[in-house]
Amino acid sequence: MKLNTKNLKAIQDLYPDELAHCYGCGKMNPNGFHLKSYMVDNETIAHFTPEPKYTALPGSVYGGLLASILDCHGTGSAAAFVCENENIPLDGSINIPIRCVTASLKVDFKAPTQMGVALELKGKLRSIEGRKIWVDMTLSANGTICASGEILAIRLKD
Ligand SMILES: CCCCCCCC/C=C\CCCCCCCC(=O)SCCNC(=O)CCNC(=O)[C@H](O)C(C)(C)COP(=O)(O)OP(=O)(O)OC[C@H]1O[C@@H](n2cnc3c(N)ncnc32)[C@H](O)[C@@H]1OP(=O)(O)O
Repeated sequence: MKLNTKNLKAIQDLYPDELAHCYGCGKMNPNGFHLKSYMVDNETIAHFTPEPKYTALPGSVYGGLLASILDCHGTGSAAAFVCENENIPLDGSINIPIRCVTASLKVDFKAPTQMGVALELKGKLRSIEGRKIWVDMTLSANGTICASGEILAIRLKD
């Protein structure tokens, strides 16, 4: 699915500049992946097309790269779900005040991930318990789920 992001703000672009140096998703990191995740109808979605240098076997994407983008999609999603839960706007009117880091990340690799196509990552909130946020994720290529992930993100204390 091609996502029209014209009227949407990427969650990671709502992190304040001083906390936006993450290699996977920080807008301030000139060498990073700049993953951008969006909240659409109570789920999060991101697209990313890996460069051929991230090859595993010829024609397929290296699993470590897939884990990296799931990691950043997961923490961004966790922050966004907390914002939704607390009626904090994600429209870019403010930088989001919620900071989440990864405590645990599990990835299941289900099928080789085709190189050269836009990968689609989706995140759904499983639960929020205090500072613990669980998000379930999928990563698809050409409509085939190639990996699934679950993340436990922890909301940092103020
Ligand atoms: C990393 C430094 C961050 C600095 C601040 C930056 C601001 C962030 C701003 C914008 C974010 C954008 C960046 C995106 C990042 C992309 C994703 C990454 O690569 S993140 C990097 C990799 N992750 C880490 O390096 C975490 C290292 N771990 C820690 O710092 C701590 O362990 C932390 C914060 C996760 C928890 O420490 P506690 O002292 O705040 O809290 P406790 O009490 O230990 O845990 C809270 C609850 O979570 C459970 N918990 C913690 N870790 C768990 C685990 N591995 N599995 C299961 N439960 C766990 C505990 O049992 C506890 O549960 P009960 O409240 O008692 O029910």
